[in-house]
Amino acid sequence: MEFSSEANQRIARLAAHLQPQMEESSILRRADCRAKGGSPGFKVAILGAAGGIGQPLAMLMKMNPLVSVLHLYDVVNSPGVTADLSHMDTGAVVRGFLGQPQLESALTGMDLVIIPAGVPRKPGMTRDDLFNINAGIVKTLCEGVAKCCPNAIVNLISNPVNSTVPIAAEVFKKAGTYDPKRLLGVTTLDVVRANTFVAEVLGLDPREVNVPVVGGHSGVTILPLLSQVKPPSSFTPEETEYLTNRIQNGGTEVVEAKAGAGSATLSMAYAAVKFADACLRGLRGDAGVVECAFVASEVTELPFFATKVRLGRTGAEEVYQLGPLNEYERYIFLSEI
Ligand SMILES: NC(=O)C1=CN([C@@H]2O[C@H](COP(=O)(O)OP(=O)(O)OC[C@H]3O[C@@H](n4cnc5c(N)ncnc54)[C@H](O)[C@@H]3O)[C@@H](O)[C@H]2O)C=CC1
Ligand SMILES: O=C([O-])CC(=O)C(=O)O
Repeated sequence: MEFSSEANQRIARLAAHLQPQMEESSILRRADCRAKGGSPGFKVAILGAAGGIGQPLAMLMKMNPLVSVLHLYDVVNSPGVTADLSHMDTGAVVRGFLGQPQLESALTGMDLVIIPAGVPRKPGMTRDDLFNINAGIVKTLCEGVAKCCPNAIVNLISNPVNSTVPIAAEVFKKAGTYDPKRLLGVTTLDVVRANTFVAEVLGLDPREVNVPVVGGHSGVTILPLLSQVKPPSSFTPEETEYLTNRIQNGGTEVVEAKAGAGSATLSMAYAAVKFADACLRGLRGDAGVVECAFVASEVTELPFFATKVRLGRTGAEEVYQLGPLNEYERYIFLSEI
């Protein structure tokens, strides 16, 4: 059946009128359900939500039962991504925000802010080549966080993570809202890669393997601690060399395979969700939530360093020491990091 254009306009007006009311009442209904079930729903914003990482990340967060409200912010295409995801019959309510004037609305009231906004590498570039553009983007977005949700946990993905995290810290210090426990650089992809490559060498299921990866998120600063792999395993010098190089260069492997079409997006979205879910479980008060992250640290002389951290109600509540390193790891740690 065809509607007249007048009828179409009437339907559009009715929808515009009803949708916000339906949305608000559905949020309240879901919040009520969660309160009855004793499970809190968290409000999560993704900044850069229409990008290569942002879109699959938004989809996976829409599927996360700990999320009650999902705000998707970008400078392009966020309305389309939002409309698309809003049809998924999962619990989280999705709202879209487009461009700088809507940044504050996107951030107000958020518990967790995930930031994959920024440009990715092309073949031949290092992550540091992204600094000039991404530093400015991260600065603006973190100013918004400081103003609108100063108590939110921030998961920073934009590269170079080794530099964007210190920049975010300076923005928060300037605004008087800095809490080192709440600012976390996301290095989970290094751990995800390490688990996968180590499992291949050991002939195990990657889900059974856990490799701590410490240091930073760039080339030789990425240090997988193969001596601390779980389950306990030993490696020949050749295997150690192969695994360390492959884990350190995992990002470049994807950049080269994509041949100019960007860097890791799908595995990164998976890793970001793994990390965000751990942050939400920590916020909920679950015990023993431990992940590697790039945080303010006193473990070495460097002001920021990736190690295992325990995630709790206030963010990274405990930063773990490196633990015993073998000779190879000590050499890389002393010469490269
Ligand atoms: N921490 C990690 O392990 C990893 C980090 N990355 C980094 O993540 C970043 C994003 O990568 P992709 O999603 O592949 O890039 P992309 O170019 O596909 O998406 C980036 C998105 O950010 C948006 N954006 C740009 N300026 C913005 C602003 N001021 N406010 C809000 N949104 C803005 C763009 O419109 C775009 O939708 C890159 O810097 C990349 O190097 C990528 C993989 C792993
Ligand atoms: O290599 C890149 O540019 C993206 C990234 O950080 C990664 O995949 O680890």
